[in-house]
Amino acid sequence: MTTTQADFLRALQTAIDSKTKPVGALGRIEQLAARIARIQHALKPVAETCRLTIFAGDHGMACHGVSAYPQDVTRQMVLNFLSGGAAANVFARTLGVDVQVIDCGVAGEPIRAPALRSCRIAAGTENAIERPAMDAGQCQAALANGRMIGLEGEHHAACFGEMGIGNTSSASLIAAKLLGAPVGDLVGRGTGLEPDGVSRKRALLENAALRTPDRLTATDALIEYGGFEIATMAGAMTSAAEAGKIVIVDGFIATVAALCARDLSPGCEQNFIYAHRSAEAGHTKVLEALGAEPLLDLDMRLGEGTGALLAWPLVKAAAAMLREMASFDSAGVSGPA
Ligand SMILES: Cc1cc2ncn([C@H]3O[C@H](COP(=O)(O)O)[C@@H](O)[C@H]3O)c2cc1C
Ligand SMILES: O=C(O)c1cccnc1
Repeated sequence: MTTTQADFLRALQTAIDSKTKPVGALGRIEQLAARIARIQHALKPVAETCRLTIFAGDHGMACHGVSAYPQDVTRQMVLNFLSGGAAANVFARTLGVDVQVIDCGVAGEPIRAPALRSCRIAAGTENAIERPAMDAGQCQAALANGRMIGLEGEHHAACFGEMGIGNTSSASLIAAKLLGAPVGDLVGRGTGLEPDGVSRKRALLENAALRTPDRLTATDALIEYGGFEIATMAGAMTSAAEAGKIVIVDGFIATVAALCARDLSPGCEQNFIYAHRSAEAGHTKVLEALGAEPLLDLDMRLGEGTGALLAWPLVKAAAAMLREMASFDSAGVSGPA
């Protein structure tokens, strides 16, 4: 740590402790405020604006029944996002957060809708149970699309969400290969498979994992197991972080994208704030590997950026605390006896 950095961290702790509250009384909000201050390298950080970007893409392996819902739901949900009816839209509206939706590779013909942005790589990935989900060029194109998207906008915070039937399977395989862990430990119910469905999913994914070495780089894991929406999100996370934005990481799938982003651009994870602990079984393992303790635990397992959105008010309030709260000196309040 450089002296300037050490000085900054000391000044930051002093600023937090001199606010008109017992030392430490705002608990984890104090740590959150400190994290935001470090991201912005400012003792009076600003987190007033936020945007949600939803990345959508389909997965060839959905044909194996790895999800409780049919593949068509990806496309149908994209239309639902565009007409403002999904949970993510409702939360975003409630919180004054703008939403943009990106087609990274939804199956079928391209959806023609003015509000939908196209960063389509193909009409869904290949069947990753049997063969690579995409080729190296497609992976690089998706990452580059993401990096471009992550740089856009002047908002202080970025929430990233996803939609893609089958993408908990994709995320489990990617996480397994980045962590060198058995994929069976990272398999969960996704959209709500019953126990026999989870067993089938586990067997399929264990089989798919055998195709490749135990450990892969993020790029190779994305090539092998997909999806276009996860690769695009990972690219966006790296560049948004490098541009100084606060990146609010959603649930299981977004956390796996964050794991890829960390591998692709080491250091970018300094800007990540983990929103919530998803009920999806593998999430806790991936969070542990990242040393992350998320802000919320609401038993949610939806994705779309819904958890990230619910954490946004905490991020906003934590920054405002540091920026606006009076100190013992300025308010004439007596400090500890
Ligand atoms: C109606 C509906 C809305 C959703 N919004 C997000 N997901 C979530 O569920 C999917 C992942 O689960 P799995 O791997 O089991 O398919 C993703 O699309 C994810 O965003 C949804 C799923 C459904 C059915
Ligand atoms: O936590 C998530 O991101 C998640 C969990 C289940 C289904 N879709 C998304």
